[in-house]
Amino acid sequence: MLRIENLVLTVSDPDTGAETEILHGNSFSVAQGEAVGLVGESGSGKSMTLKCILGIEPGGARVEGVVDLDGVDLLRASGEELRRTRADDLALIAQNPHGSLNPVLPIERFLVEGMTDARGVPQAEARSRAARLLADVGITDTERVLKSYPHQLSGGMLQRVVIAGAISGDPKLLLADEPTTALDVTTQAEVVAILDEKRREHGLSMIFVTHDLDLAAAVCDRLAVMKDGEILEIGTPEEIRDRPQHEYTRALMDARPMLYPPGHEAAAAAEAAREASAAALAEEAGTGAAGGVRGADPAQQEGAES
Ligand SMILES: Nc1ncnc2c1ncn2[C@@H]1O[C@H](COP(=O)(O)OP(=O)(O)OP(=O)(O)O)[C@@H](O)[C@H]1O
Repeated sequence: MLRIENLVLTVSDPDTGAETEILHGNSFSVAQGEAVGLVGESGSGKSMTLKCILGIEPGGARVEGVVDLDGVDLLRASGEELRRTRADDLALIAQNPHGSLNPVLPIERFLVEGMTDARGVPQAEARSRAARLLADVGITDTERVLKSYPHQLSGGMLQRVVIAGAISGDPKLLLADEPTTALDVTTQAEVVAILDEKRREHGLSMIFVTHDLDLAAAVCDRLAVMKDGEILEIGTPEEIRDRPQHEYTRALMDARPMLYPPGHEAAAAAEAAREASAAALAEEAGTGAAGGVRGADPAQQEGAES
């Protein structure tokens, strides 16, 4: 489905012209319906990899290699083919949902225009489809949310809206870039569970970028461990956990509990988020629905910014 070969990204300093290689010839693939996690510490090149796929790398940068999405080479395709493939087949769920939504337009416009403009769905049908999409991502008071502006809704609610918008386009590949790090811990678990459920339900492929090895292991079929612009190893979560091939991967796992000093509240919060994600995912797997998730956070249903 997606095949990336020898991806090299070189940026140049606008003042001096000095070139720096950011990604050093990475290769990986994502199969139909598969979720691949890009995991690594800050600056390892996870976001830049997504930017190369989306064609939004920094100005003046040079991208080399192959980025092939179902036979379309995104680095060499013509203007129209490239525009259509990126618009129809790719959907980004970024860290901050505010960046994906226009602050002066109600949610309704975001969802409805995505369908009427891009795919010619009639207005009335797009409106009722938008309401169904919101219900589908666990929002109960859909009419109020459709009429709300982004600043009137919580981050968790907005990220659900962005997920609904991404799914409405029926893309081939979801690109999720730390989609829950801007949310509070309880909400993180629910949003990850919704994303995981919807992705599987629609058979979508996904690249999931995160610092959190455990979170990636919970939602991905395979993990690619990145460091300093290089993919060190790729494997199933079990392979990475039980038989890490690289010293860095081992260190990443060993260091995890030591990221915060014992007793630090961030350590407890991170642990709580992981446990809540695992519980929400386990419940989803058990029931085949996100019913538990839906009812789990009344504050989110109110949509109040806390
Ligand atoms: N606009 C830019 N121009 C030049 N270099 C950049 C630019 N943005 C990021 N970089 C560099 O590219 C490298 C990879 O950054 P990237 O944002 O992909 O890392 P990341 O793994 O996503 O980190 P984080 O988890 O903090 O987002 C880093 O060394 C970073 O300094």
